[in-house]
Amino acid sequence: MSLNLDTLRLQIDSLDHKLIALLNERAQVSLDIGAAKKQAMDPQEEDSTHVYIPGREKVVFEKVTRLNPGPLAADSLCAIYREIMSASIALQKDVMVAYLGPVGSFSHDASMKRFGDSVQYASQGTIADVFEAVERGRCQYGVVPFENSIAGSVVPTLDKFVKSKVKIRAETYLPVHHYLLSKSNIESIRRVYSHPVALAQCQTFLNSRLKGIELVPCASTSEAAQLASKEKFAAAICNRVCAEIYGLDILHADIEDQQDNTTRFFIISDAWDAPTANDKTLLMFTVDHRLPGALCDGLKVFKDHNLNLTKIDSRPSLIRPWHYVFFVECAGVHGDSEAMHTVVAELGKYCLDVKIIGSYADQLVQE
Ligand SMILES: O=C(O)C(=O)C[C@]1(C(=O)O)C=C[C@@H](O)C=C1
Repeated sequence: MSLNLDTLRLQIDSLDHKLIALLNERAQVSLDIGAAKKQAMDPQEEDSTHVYIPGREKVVFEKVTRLNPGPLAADSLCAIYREIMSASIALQKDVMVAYLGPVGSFSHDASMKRFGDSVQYASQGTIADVFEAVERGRCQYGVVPFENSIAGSVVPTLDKFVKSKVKIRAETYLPVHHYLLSKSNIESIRRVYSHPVALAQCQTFLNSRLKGIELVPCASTSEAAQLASKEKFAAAICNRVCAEIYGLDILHADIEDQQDNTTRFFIISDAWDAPTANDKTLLMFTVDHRLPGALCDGLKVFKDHNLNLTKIDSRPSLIRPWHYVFFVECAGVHGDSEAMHTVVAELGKYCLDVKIIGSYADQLVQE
């Protein structure tokens, strides 16, 4: 069968016609959903209506992947749907997302992956600034790194959760590949800028190729790129996109210690999302260290309720020396559930205080 280009393009034109009509039909329903959400709110609280519903988005992505007959790749279709839902969010409300900047950071990448192109972004200088932007209502959502598969927990984020009232609304996992960028060649480099967690992820490369070179910790990897772009004999360890943004050359690609290097980010806000089919919950508690076995008793509550712990961490309470806050994440349970209410009540018997930091759809299997 001979293929005629003009005829095929006419077919595409006709399909685009239908697609545009359908996309606008969907957008109109989204506007109605936005109106329904506002109606359900007390008029005084309308401003805090949530248009970003990560649990629902997970269901949409799963449905789209399941229904896809091909030849479109599942990733391509999901990317298209990311933008459809991003536009949908923007139609319902002006949404501002705070992230650890400047542009080109991994937090920026994670934010774009979660919110798409149609919302607005506000770059922040530090993780504490991201929390503050959300706490003060300047941004409805914030994106903060929580843990890395090589370097472990991101301490400034844990410490902010101790005092802050913000809640975790969603999680997202980002594969992280580091690049060595500079204006100079590797032999002339005298200083390497990066975020401490990124430096920790590239120990093998640094020890073999840049041994003894000054390592300068920065607030973010993109700030490192910005600094390196202003110095002749400096380099940055950062995201590949920084090469173009900050006019740097790529000296080395994929310098992380492990190729499956991944960072988990949290999307923070003033409220967590409604329950989904598969949620995780992060709690925080302090134990009275004078009571023998207090931590053990606390952890046993989770075992008694058959809850699987997916993370445990501790940090100084910042209230009294040698008092610790424990962070525990458990799978298969939501903060609004009866089971979690019982767990919190039982923990109260052994712990000085208990707080649920957030509940979010489990993204580990899907991403
Ligand atoms: O279902 C909703 O609550 C919507 O607002 C619609 C929609 C969508 O476009 O599918 C948009 C934004 C949300 O984050 C989730 C889904």
